[in-house]
Amino acid sequence: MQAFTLQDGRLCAEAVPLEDIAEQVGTPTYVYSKAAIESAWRGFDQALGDHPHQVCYAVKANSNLAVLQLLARLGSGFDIVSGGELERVLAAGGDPRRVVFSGVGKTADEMRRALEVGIRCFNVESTAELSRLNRVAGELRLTAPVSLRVNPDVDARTHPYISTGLRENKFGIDIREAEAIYRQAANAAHLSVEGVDFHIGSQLTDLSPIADALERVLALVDRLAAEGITIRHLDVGGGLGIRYRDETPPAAEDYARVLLDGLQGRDLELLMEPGRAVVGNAGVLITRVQYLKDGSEQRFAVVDAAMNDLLRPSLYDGWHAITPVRPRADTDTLPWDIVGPVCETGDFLGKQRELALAEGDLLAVHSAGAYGFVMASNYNTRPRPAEVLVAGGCHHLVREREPLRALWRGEHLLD
Ligand SMILES: Cc1ncc(COP(=O)(O)O)c(C=O)c1O
Ligand SMILES: N[C@@H](CCCC[NH3+])C(=O)O
Repeated sequence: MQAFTLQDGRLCAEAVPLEDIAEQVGTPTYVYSKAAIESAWRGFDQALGDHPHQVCYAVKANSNLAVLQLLARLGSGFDIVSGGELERVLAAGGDPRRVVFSGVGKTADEMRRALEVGIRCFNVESTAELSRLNRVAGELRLTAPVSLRVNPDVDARTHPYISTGLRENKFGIDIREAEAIYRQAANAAHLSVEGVDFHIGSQLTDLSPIADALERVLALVDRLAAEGITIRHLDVGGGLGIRYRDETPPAAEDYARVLLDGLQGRDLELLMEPGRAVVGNAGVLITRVQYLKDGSEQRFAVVDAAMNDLLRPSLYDGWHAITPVRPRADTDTLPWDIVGPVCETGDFLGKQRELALAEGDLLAVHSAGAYGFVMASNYNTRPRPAEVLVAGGCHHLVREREPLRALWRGEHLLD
């Protein structure tokens, strides 16, 4: 699926040239393709065929309201990790009965709200959380649907900051303790055991750790069944990778095949929580070259986007393709470090990129649809960028650039 294409030397999101968007909305701006998001989501949904399933898009990857709205209209469920994400899903028209709530630190207030709106399931990550949820549900005279997020202790072989399924990670319940905690859940007055879930990490490019985790978790499901504790759904989390540079992540069909084969006929509804794989390659960040610093040692292209707008290169050494929106032939191709205006040496979007550049050129930073805007901050008192959704040959401003005065809203001077 190719969301952004070069036509007559112009990089277009579907039929809309990025230059027009930059002209009208300014830079830096995130641009997403509706068609690309929908096709990626449908890829997961269709890969699971007629096996009972629900794709619960992981809101953390990109929580723009218009993005959530178009997924809700496709019938997507949502994986949330905070009360804020829940409110976004509701504001975008998402169905609370298709929401699963993950995360290690759910507060009593967040639990209350999720119970009141009737979410599908709480993915519980500790015994302390289980007790709190039982108490909060009891106070509301409700029953909380639960799944235990088990930590299967498999190495997802991804960046250590985004690996979550090893015993030393803070996530989930040690699989060796899970049976005892399921017994506790099954006996709790205000909990109803519905499922089991795991999520071993993000940007996975190999299916074998997922197959290993699946096998361990299904063995747990069988042991629980023998004790009379019935698990109705299996939530396999998210984590499927995308191509940033030269990775070859598995296709949704191959992923689904591993899951369906792994079930070996067990009667379990499948839930999945893909984030990056739905939106990652459906977005670019457009930015303009402000200055060229052509030194003897190093060449820097200072652009108007920075680490506060796209943190992945600085935080994980994440590699994103950077291409000129209108390639030029009138200057030499040279190795440039593409850096932002933020006062940090780690503020870069790419290093040693072979590009022919001039001041004022528009660049596209690719694969920026996931963990892009959502990780943006106001560091250096910079407004967060605008967001645009391209749909049906038109572009829609779906989030305005933050006005400067909003940057000190809620702050108070002393008398
Ligand atoms: C519990 C859970 N589900 C789903 C996701 C989505 O992951 P990804 O964007 O890698 O698909 C994450 C983030 O890694 C997560 O922590
Ligand atoms: N923010 C990370 C992914 C985190 C996944 C969340 N559990 C990234 O950009 O790659």
